[in-house]
Amino acid sequence: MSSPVIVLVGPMGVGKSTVGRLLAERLGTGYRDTDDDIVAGEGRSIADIFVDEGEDAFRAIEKRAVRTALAEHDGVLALGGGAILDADTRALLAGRRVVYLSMDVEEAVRRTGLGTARPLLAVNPRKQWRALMEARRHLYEEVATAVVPTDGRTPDEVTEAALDALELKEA
Ligand SMILES: Nc1ncnc2c1ncn2[C@@H]1O[C@H](COP(=O)(O)OP(=O)(O)OP(=O)(O)O)[C@@H](O)[C@H]1O
Ligand SMILES: O=C(O)C1=C[C@@H](O)[C@@H](O)[C@H](O)C1
Ligand SMILES: [Mg+2]
Repeated sequence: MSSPVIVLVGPMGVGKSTVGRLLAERLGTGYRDTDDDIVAGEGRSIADIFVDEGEDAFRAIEKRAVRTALAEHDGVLALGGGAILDADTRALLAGRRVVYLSMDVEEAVRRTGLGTARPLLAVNPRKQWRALMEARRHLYEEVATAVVPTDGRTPDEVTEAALDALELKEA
């Protein structure tokens, strides 16, 4: 059974995909993203799953996708922004190298914009983002081995900071 070398968690748009790919390159390994697994497995977008079946159904699909990816993937794995809401998922993360990429609300609005691809931020993104973080910040911190702030840092700088925080050597 495999285990990811790094698991990335954090809110929508914080840079999990961007930094995840850079980390994978630096470590000479693969990158995987549970949101992409869900879209591929379901054959429709995450926004469509939310609209068609609602958030609870999406969370059930996500929980299975995370469990599978944690068991199969040995590279860098990024989880969807809300995956840590599930207590079983948080328990599965115990003892693994988990990096929480963080940012403040203004950076979040800059990075996610006002697009509809992120259903949870579709209406009043600034207020929604604050509310999501109130509910989730402690959960991200609970599962994290290292917290890496991304505000004012380039993706390369974030990557470097994550490798330093985990004391990981490159391939
Ligand atoms: N350190 C950074 N500084 C500035 N912009 C960044 C940084 N990291 C990522 N970005 C930009 O922010 C946006 C979101 O990044 P990315 O898609 O990697 O985030 P994410 O956490 O994977 O988001 P999600 O999975 O919710 O779509 C992209 O436009 C990306 O180019
Ligand atoms: O923060 C969240 O709840 C989400 C984040 C995205 O990665 C997707 O998993 C989905 O849009 C829900
Ligand atoms: Mg992503």
